[in-house]
Amino acid sequence: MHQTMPGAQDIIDIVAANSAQGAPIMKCNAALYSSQGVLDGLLTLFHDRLVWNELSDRTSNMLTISTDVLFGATLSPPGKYKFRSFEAAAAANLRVEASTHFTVYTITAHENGRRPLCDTWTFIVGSEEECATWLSLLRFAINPAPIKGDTNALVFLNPVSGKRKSLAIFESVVKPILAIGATKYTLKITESAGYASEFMRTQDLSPYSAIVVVSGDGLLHEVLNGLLRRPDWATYRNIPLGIIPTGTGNGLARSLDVTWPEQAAVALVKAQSQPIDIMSTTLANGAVNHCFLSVTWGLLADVDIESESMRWAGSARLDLYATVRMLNLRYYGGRLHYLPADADADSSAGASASSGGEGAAAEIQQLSLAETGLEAASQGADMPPSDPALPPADAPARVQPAASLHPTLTAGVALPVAKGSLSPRWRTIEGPFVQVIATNVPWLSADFLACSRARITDGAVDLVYSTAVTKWQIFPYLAASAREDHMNTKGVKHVRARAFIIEPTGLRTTSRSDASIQEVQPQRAGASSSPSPSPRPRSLFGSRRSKTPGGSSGTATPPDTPPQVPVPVRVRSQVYTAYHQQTIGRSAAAAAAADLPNGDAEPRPPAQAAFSARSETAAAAAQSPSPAPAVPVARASPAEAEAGAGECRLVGSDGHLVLDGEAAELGAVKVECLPGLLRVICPPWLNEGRTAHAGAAPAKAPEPIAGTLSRERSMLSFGA
Ligand SMILES: Nc1ncnc2c1ncn2[C@@H]1O[C@H](COP(=O)(O)OP(=O)(O)OP(=O)(O)O)[C@@H](O)[C@H]1O
Repeated sequence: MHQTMPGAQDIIDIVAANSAQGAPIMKCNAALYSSQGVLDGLLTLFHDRLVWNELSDRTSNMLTISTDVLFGATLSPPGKYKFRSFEAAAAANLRVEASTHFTVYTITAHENGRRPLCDTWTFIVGSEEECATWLSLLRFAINPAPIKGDTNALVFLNPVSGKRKSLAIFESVVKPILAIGATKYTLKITESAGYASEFMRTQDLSPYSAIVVVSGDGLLHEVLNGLLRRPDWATYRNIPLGIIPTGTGNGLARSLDVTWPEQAAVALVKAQSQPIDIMSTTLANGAVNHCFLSVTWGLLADVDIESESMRWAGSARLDLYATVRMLNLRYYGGRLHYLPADADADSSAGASASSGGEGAAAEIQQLSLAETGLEAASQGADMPPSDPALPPADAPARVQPAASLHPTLTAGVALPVAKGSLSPRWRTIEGPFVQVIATNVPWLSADFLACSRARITDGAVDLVYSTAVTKWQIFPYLAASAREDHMNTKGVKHVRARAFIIEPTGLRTTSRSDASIQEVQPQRAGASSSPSPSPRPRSLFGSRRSKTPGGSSGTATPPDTPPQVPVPVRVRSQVYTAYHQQTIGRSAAAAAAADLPNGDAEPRPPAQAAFSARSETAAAAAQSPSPAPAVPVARASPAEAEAGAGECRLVGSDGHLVLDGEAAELGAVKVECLPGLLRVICPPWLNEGRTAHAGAAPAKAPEPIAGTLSRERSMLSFGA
């Protein structure tokens, strides 16, 4: 006999009828299968937990399962079932059609970073109808969305992320969890770089309730930029974006406390989300890009850029090269202008911060979070999508909509910044700098804590910078990069900003005194990218930097060499592009472009070609008789290619944007935080502060078992 599952409305009614604070939603006699046999007991479902109490004169065993860690409830065949893997659990229990037995699935707490496991608990109730009601209620407790309506997650999988195990991890871990959690999805395996970006930009997204990547941060960067390039992006801004980490860095996953793919898959089943701030970056040539992790300049940026050729060393490449760079510390001439997010920002910025110019040629508004609509965005996915062109109906007339993709705080600021053009609210820090890290997340990668105070939804970017410190001062900072409070390291300063501008002056030197500020001429947005003459820096590791535009490798510039013409960025980007061709960009486009006559010119990344079979736009472009312009694009970011920023100084394809340390006039970049622009899927056990940071135990620790039951999975302990 097949039991009838209660309808959606029945379930909603039951929950609503018992919605009083603390009242049980359902309660009935239920026996628990255990290693000691079948134990009679009472099972109670509350809003936040499932509790089973043994009915016995001899003992008072109790099992408490937080709904945070509950991710599945299925019928189970009669008998004692315990499963050690997600795969085995899914295979055994999902076949049963009718039973008075049901099994609930929990993910174990992640103690000391250990890999989480699947726990299962099987109960027996009196009738099949009762069993069906329990299942519906439990599934509602896990995620009400599938009960209320249809859901379908779009899953992009990058087969070449990290150690190239994305597909294997998906099959063995993610797929079983999604099956147990009854989460529907559509899987798309990316064919090349740019595939996901092109799909997001051109295809109908209305069938999807979430967009998830099984990859590193790079594929999410593609998804985000593809989405934000749609004319109707605002319609989809509340679709939650998720990441199942299989990449190398995995900075967002670490920041969201889903370090393991199992945790991220459970988060997808539960489908809870929160807003995420997005950084909008604008180069002097007008190219706009968006990122969710960081913008870096100086030490860290150069480590990221220059260690690309050491990919063979795996994630150790950054540590190795950072050590090399720190021992030969460089100083970067330039200015950092920022619009403080906090009223008391000056105190933490130190004495080096000075007020901006007197004039107010650009009208800069320092908007409170409430004014910019962040609070509204935080209300959740129910917020109606806003039209980017229109301010919110109830907003004061002069306030720009928070959802606008167009910078609202820096729109009138031309790059490079003319003296006195910033409003007095801005602060300016004069270089030379050792590094500037602007981060939206605490963790830039799984083991690099850039700023423990950063939050993804605070409407601000955390600027962590060091001016002219010595290598011995900066060393402890990076050495302590995975610990809490390392920000107290001498020489490291921190401010929170709503917007900022980095203006390199073209000097990068190993001598602090040489990295003085060079005045540069203001340049119109969209102007030619040809760099004008400026002094060349001295560089200990300057072979790449000292190449000529002709492409041959040169030698390090001697210290006393007179100023030379600066090196076009196309030469500088060769390392990334070479890496991309060899390791990542295996597309036909890259192969075809290998014959380009100019040895300097690098192929356009395979962004368009990647999706050509599916995209009318790309198909039309392919029929065009004129070959794709041979512009160099560092690391082949599809977004950059689309923006026509071939000579961009801002490079990166993995959520981190890296400013070339040697950039001259065109290197200036303005960055604005767009508060809560999009949403990300996050696990229910995420910190109260809504971002994971070092040393902090989750506020609601995922604790499936409590009371006198043993913590050991599948074992019950009696007595004392
Ligand atoms: N099928 C594919 N073939 C080649 N490259 C791809 C493919 N799919 C995606 N890519 C590109 O691979 C790049 C790197 O991918 P991803 O970020 O997933 O891995 P990762 O670099 O190892 O991890 P992380 O970004 O966390 O360090 C992305 O920029 C993406 O554009």
